[in-house]
Amino acid sequence: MRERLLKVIHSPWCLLLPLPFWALVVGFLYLQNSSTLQDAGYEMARQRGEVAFHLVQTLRYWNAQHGGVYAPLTETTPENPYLDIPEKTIVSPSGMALTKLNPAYMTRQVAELMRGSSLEINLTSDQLMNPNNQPDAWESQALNRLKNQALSEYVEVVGDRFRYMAPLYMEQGCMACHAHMGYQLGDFRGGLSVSFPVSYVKRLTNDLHRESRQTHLLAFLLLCITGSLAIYGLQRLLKYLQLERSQRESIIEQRTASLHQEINRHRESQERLRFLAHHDELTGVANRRRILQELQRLMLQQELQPERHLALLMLDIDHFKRVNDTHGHDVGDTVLKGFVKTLQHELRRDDLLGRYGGEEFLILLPDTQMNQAWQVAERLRLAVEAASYQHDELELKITTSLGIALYAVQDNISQDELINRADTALYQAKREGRNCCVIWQASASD
Ligand SMILES: Nc1nc2c(ncn2[C@@H]2O[C@H](COP(=O)(O)OP(=O)(O)OP(=O)(O)O)[C@@H](O)[C@H]2O)c(=O)[nH]1
Repeated sequence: MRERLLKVIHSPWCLLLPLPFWALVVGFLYLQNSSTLQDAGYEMARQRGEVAFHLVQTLRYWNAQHGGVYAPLTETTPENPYLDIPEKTIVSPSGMALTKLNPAYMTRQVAELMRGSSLEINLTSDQLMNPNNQPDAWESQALNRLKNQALSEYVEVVGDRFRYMAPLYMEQGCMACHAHMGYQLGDFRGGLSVSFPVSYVKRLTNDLHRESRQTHLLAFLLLCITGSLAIYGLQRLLKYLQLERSQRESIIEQRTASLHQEINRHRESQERLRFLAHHDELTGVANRRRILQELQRLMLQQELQPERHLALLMLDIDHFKRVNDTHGHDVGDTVLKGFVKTLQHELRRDDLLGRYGGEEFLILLPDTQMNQAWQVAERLRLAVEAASYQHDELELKITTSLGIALYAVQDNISQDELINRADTALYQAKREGRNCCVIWQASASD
């Protein structure tokens, strides 16, 4: 799992990871921002409608405050047929006919002037005096809502136009003309609607939208670059740490290996020491200490089991000094090792061969009687005589002499005495011309 994660982090594709991540985050923020901008545009449009409404309303109050205003009677400004008041039309001292414009007439004239421009207004009501002020479908619905739900305004986008309507209520100035319709002060009288193209709102927010797009795109690019750089830095750091780790591991491995070598060397030298404590270094057979220990053990064993027999052979190489003197000590060593191998080859598993000292060897033959011991000694002698030992180009032949002593409990002799008997027999064999076997006899020592 950890390896897979590291592989992913080190892949070059990992550098591109910030792209989808920041695309999602920045995209989400951009959409939110766009929605806020759209709301702001809508609010600006609403305020435009509200301002226009208040302007016309203020104009109407001004007119109402004056109880209507007079304007020259012309073709475009005829008498208001819906106005039933005295002095609706008067003549100035200079003879100019003047007709009265009440707030509604004035509003209608202003609306006419604004028709076709980017901002249109319309005065309408659910109880009309002037049928020309008939509300359209949207205005009817708006009037309904304003009246029934007592709304302060009603706003909606209808097709490609933004539409705004606010209510008009009966005020003191209106009563002169409308009291006869049954209205009282504060009653809902109608509404003034304002409309303009939606494109106006879009024009207002387009720049903001473009700026928002550019800002978000820039932020996206900067975040992607920063993110990729951060990942690149992380990759470098991880590589460095991995390198450090592998170097440390290889140092530990090296140290562990050398420690193992040291432990093995130590173990080998300990084994060697343990081996040398009981064996001869040159030939590998039991050393003097071990062979004497074993002889002691067998003699004790025999004391417990007197019916058993033990034979001891002492032997050495004939004229071995000559070998050393003629060919050198190394050749002498080779011959000694070969001599031991020849002997071992002829012995049983229970027999024990040991180096007693110099080129003298002892052989313990447990459970061996006189004639058997003789046979073994002869077999060994003949085997040595038949063998030859190679050292480089040199081939050497040797002979051996053997002394045989038998141990019987009833003799009541010590280990040293037993060894002496074998030594005496060996000495006798040397005297008899070497390359022969001699059994110790009481008379021989005399
Ligand atoms: N190369 C070698 N020679 C050894 C070793 N131990 C003893 N010797 C030699 O064995 C020789 C024994 O000589 P001697 O005691 O005179 O006996 P020998 O020459 O064998 O004559 P005999 O025993 O009378 O036949 C000496 O020259 C010792 O130096 C050894 O470990 N290696």
